[in-house]
Amino acid sequence: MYHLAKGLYRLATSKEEYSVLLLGLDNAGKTTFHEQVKSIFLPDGPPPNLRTVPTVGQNVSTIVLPDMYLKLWDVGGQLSLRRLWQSYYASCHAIVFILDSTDIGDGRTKKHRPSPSTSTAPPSGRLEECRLVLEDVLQNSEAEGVPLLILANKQDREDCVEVVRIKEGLVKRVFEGEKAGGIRDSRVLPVSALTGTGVTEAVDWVRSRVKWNKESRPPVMR
Ligand SMILES: Nc1nc2c(ncn2[C@@H]2O[C@H](COP(=O)(O)OP(=O)(O)OP(=O)(O)O)[C@@H](O)[C@H]2O)c(=O)[nH]1
Ligand SMILES: [Mg+2]
Repeated sequence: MYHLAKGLYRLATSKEEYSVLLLGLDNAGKTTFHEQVKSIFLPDGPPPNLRTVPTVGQNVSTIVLPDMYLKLWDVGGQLSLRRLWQSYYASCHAIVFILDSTDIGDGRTKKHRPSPSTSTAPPSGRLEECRLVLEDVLQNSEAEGVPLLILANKQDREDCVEVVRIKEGLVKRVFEGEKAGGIRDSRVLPVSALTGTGVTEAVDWVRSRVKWNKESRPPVMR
């Protein structure tokens, strides 16, 4: 009887927990985004630490939403650390890929840019690196079908590339290519992790998509 009552109590009080993996090149703004999410959704916590340092290892936190816990995994984006990402794929329920919209040239990949003689476009910044890294994530079989949110970060800066350009020049190309890795829910949103603009919308999107995908990737009960 005790065990039954205990079981019922746990069932009534437990919540689904989903893991969200924050990925992107170094300096993209993952830790800043993580800090803003915590400050918005954990209001009793300390103020956000927006003076970040490059992440070596991981920062983890769990935010409480009305219908779930969202566990955020913020990992380092430096080249030497990216090989560690794959160890998180099997247990994540969504991937948030953050890119620096001020470090991708005009937002178009080489193939889609006019030839240098006719173009006044700036060099492509880290766009090609971003494309290769994103393709690599999507190609990994352990990340198959995981909802993907791409955040065009640093939209507060005047030199940022607009989200529509990023969609056309980078995201569409990745998804149309052979390396897209099958069907998945995806979206591109503009954000400023520094000011917090767009951060709530990003969390809302993740919240709804992990629920839709819960039969493929069931949550952990906590
Ligand atoms: N203007 C502006 N700067 C930002 C924004 N987001 C992050 N930054 C700055 O970009 C730099 C890198 O931010 P981080 O959040 O540490 O980047 P990261 O992706 O965690 O980097 P790694 O841990 O090395 O992978 C910091 O100087 C941030 O203040 C943004 O939305 N706007
Ligand atoms: Mg970081």
